[in-house]
Amino acid sequence: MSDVFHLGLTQAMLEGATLAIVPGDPERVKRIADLLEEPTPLASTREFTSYLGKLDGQAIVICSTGIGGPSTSIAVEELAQLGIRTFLRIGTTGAIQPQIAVGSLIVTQGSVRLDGASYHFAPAEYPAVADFHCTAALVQAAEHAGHRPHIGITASSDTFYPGQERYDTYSGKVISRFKGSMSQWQDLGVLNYEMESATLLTMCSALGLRAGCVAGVIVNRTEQEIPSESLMAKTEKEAIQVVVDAARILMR
Ligand SMILES: O=P(O)(O)O[C@H]1O[C@H](CO)[C@@H](O)[C@H]1O
Ligand SMILES: O=c1cc[nH]c(=O)[nH]1
Repeated sequence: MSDVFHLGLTQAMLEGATLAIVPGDPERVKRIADLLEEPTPLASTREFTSYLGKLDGQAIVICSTGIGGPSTSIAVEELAQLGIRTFLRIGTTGAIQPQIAVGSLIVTQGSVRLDGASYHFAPAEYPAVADFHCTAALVQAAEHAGHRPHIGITASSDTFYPGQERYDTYSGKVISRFKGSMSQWQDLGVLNYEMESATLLTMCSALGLRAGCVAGVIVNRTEQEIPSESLMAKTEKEAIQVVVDAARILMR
């Protein structure tokens, strides 16, 4: 019997864990758990796959959010009900600044709220900002592993296609709100596009939870659209190692 509506989890299953690593992709969950001690599958419902593991003997949860704000808000809410207080997102992303190399890492300090779900937690004037200690841990972990992560602002959109101003689609249509938006974000120094951080960061600060976000760059929108499979796997692996090391720093 689950203690929460969607995740298929009980508080007892989490063994007192207070930190969760939250990728978008359910398939990424096991790849993260494999870096932990005693990786144990917990549940798999809809887009929410979860594992328990240990880091230096302390319980830690890995749970996928699925794509986008609505499912992210469910995962975060239900994990918080079960005792999680710190959330580290590890995602993939499309860079929009020409100097950001495919294969590099981006740590999000704050997000442009191109989602809908974050507005259910706080009004438009409220920023989507990462927790300072989560960001510091992600940067420290990345630098320790020899990366030079890009640190800054992410545009976080509900849609992969129009909200990220993609024209190579079935219809080729982008509504006026988003026409020219990519060059506007570039001009404002925004680093990248992804789809969950606006909801995650807004709801976590609004609810008194901590959150941070790291993502591996799998495309650069100023160069190419289709990611290379081998580069995607390598980038994801490096971002996973960074998020696990950041969790270890935060749990010390
Ligand atoms: O790799 P994940 O964590 O799913 O993140 C990115 O990939 C998905 C889009 O392909 C969106 O969820 C986006 O935020
Ligand atoms: O371009 C991209 C790549 C990954 N994820 C996104 O949301 N956008």
